[in-house]
Amino acid sequence: MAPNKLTLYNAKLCPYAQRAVIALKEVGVAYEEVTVDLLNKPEWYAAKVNPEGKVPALDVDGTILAESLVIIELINDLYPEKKLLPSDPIQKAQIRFFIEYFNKLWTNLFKHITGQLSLEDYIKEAEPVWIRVNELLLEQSQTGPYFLGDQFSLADVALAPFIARIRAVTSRSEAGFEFKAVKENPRLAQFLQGVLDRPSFKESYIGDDGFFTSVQKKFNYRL
Ligand SMILES: N[C@@H](CCC(=O)N[C@@H](CS)C(=O)NCC(=O)O)C(=O)O
Repeated sequence: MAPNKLTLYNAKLCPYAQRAVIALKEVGVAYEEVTVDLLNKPEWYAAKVNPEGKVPALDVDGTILAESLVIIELINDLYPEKKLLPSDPIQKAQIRFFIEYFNKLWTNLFKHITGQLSLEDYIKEAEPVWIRVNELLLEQSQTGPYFLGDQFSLADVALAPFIARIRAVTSRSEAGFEFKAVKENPRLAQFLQGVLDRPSFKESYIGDDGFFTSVQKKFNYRL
């Protein structure tokens, strides 16, 4: 049964928390939002909400859940009519695998942001990963824009916040992503643009400038 009250603990700068916002917007449910200032985190947050001190957390009628991937699957399970996850077990597993695989592109970007990897090396290491991402997209559907084709799913929900931040760091011009693999593979390029054009993503993104300001403050990152 659908819950009476949902409260999301959110920080706009956090890509994991943005996953939860996108999923909530996609199912179209009303929810309350509590903003947690991660640069000056209040003590009550770990004590009362999430002992790990991380966002997102979702309070569902008094039960609090953490971890973005757990939360977005829960949102799908609470509102299954929106079909953010297909019913086919294989396709569900493929979505989970795609999200897991894509993580390489984010963990390395994080290394770059925290000064452990140059932008040049990041781009070099990312190229073969993008090639595999393109293969996984084509295996799933020859046409886009989304992972499943024209059906928006948790694969797109989970990756959109990270795709945006990768684009912010690696786009040097109007031409967009500085990856050869993206320029040469239309299905991949269409997927990346498709998730970034989705209204639920656009309405919840902090914006490139906001993202740069937050990583500058937190990690002293300079482009
Ligand atoms: N695995 C977690 C990661 C969440 C996470 O790392 N959140 C960060 C912000 S992006 C956080 O709250 N960090 C605690 C802090 O900055 O104090 C998830 O998927 O929800």
